[in-house]
Amino acid sequence: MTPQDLKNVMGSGLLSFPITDFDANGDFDAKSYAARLEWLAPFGASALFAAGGTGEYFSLTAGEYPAIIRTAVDTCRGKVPIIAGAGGPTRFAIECAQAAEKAGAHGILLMPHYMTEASQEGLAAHVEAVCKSVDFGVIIYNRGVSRYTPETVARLCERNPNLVGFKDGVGDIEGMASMFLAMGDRLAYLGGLPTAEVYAAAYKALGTPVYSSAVFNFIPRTAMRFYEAVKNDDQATQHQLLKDFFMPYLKIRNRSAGYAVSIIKAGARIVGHPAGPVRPPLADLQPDEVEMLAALIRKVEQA
Ligand SMILES: O=C([O-])C(=O)C[C@H](O)[C@@H](O)C(=O)[O-]
Repeated sequence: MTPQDLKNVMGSGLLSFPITDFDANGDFDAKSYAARLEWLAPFGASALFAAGGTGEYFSLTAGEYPAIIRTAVDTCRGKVPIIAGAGGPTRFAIECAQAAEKAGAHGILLMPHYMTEASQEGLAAHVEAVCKSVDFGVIIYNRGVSRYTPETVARLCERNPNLVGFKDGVGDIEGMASMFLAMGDRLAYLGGLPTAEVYAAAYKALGTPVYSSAVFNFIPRTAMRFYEAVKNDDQATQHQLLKDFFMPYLKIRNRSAGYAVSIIKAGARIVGHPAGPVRPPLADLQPDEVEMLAALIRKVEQA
């Protein structure tokens, strides 16, 4: 897939980030992961991000990463494109990006580097080194310590034709509007804040209607229904689902830092597609929180 094809895919519909399956010992479980992707692939996401944020990229080892991407590519071949997460230190991000390209992924999402603050020059050097290390398309992820100004992104785009996408996980309306108005259709844009549905209508109004859904992992039909409602400006359906599901869901998610990912694994377990525990530093939901989530899922799935 060319970088331009990746950009077109990114602009064409709902995207999602599958969770990564671990067994009882906490090791990657390829069989369970493949079964998950087989289950999710037909629901209509336009691409799936393997080993992304919700896929606990930040907790994976260099040794297990290639197998995760290979499993995703092999399982989804001919069904749905796979974009691989990559990130952390520049050299590690390059190793992952090249392993993903070798495994047949269709592009990468370049997630934040590790820990330290960085200048715009430093960020640009990091992104450029990764872009130049591969031929396929690169999407940068605006989040945490990796926050890009439109000037930095414009410079990067001039020098790196394979930089084709910008995913936002910050939620700064001024920043997103500035980026979109400066870069226009040079990039594809993805709303990717934790629980992106809550921001979807506002991002659409800005001119960036595509987002990624983490809840797609356990309520894929409802996630697609919400996406269609956003696409068609069907506010009644959006508001109903926000009231019935997403707002009470946020109350559970907000009980602990890191629950944006843990709650997705809990949801998958509830609907009969368990992926094992989250890895530290994340923590799994408490039993009463799982009960609350199960009640919410019942409500929305019966509708
Ligand atoms: O890696 C990530 O940031 C994500 O997993 C993005 C999520 O899909 C986010 O958009 C969400 O929680 O809906």
